[in-house]
Amino acid sequence: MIFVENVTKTFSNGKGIFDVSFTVEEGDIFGFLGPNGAGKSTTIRQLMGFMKPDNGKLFISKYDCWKDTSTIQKFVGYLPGEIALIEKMKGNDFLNMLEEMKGFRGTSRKDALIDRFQFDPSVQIRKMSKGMKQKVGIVAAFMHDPSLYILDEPTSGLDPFMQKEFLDLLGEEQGRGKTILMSSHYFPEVERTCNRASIIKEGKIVRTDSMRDLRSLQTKKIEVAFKDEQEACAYADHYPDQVESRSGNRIVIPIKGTYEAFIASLQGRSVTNMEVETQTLEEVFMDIYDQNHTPSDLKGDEQ
Ligand SMILES: Nc1ncnc2c1ncn2[C@@H]1O[C@H](COP(=O)(O)OP(=O)(O)OP(=O)(O)O)[C@@H](O)[C@H]1O
Repeated sequence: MIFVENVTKTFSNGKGIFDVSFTVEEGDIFGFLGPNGAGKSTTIRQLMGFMKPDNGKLFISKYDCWKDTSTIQKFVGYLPGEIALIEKMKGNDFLNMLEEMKGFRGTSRKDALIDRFQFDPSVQIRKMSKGMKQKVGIVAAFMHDPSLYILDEPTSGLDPFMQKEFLDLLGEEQGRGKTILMSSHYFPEVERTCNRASIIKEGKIVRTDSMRDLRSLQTKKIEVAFKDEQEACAYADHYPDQVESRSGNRIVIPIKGTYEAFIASLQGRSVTNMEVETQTLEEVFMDIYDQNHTPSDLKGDEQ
């Protein structure tokens, strides 16, 4: 449904995105994950036709994102990263104006969304908090029941309760066959919500995979307790490259992929207990980043 092919956009300061390619299939919730300044919004703005790529192509269905901008802007539910609302308008006047502009009337869905996100749309936008403005933006993106959503950091500014409500809504929309591209710099959100993701770093795609495949990159640390210390030492001496550490009768072995060799190595040994600790997906992503330079820009990155 979304095709981004070898797209480069270089700003005068040398920043931008470089040879970015990925595809979002119909029915995906696709995560576009990267730290601040990675190039998420630059890519999304080109998808919405606000910016022309220097090189490469962006298509949504059969529409060219640069040439068919007005068609795309009509049917896509778009939530910008920095919402520009008309400050002197009231929330509901602003939403009504968008309805007029887009040529639709969807009052019941709009009202249900306002109810769900619990805000007073009669307040002047100027007097709204950041979170309230974000809610107006969410209603604006969702009220016309589009088949495709492009959402730039959609949970930013929402409290944890509203973030959950929003992520639940995304799940429901996917259940209704909708396609969603959402950018985020917050790993657990993508892990919980998306079925595929691209990781972008310094303007370049580091990896695109299904969440299932990303999960298969998880290292499991298995702590094995042997009958006694002597048995643990014998094992550690026999498999020095596999054993990460030993303490008394316990050893720790990191495993990625299948367990066959590990299980075979325990044959004939007296094991009294085993515990498995699985890397979080966030740690998997950090490993991927590590393989593509030091993630200095990610350290201390919090939502
Ligand atoms: N109009 C512009 N002129 C010059 N540089 C720009 C412009 N827009 C973006 N950049 C730079 O391009 C890089 C990518 O920015 P972008 O806004 O796409 O990142 P992002 O991943 O969306 O980050 P964030 O999570 O902070 O929103 C950054 O280094 C940014 O400073």
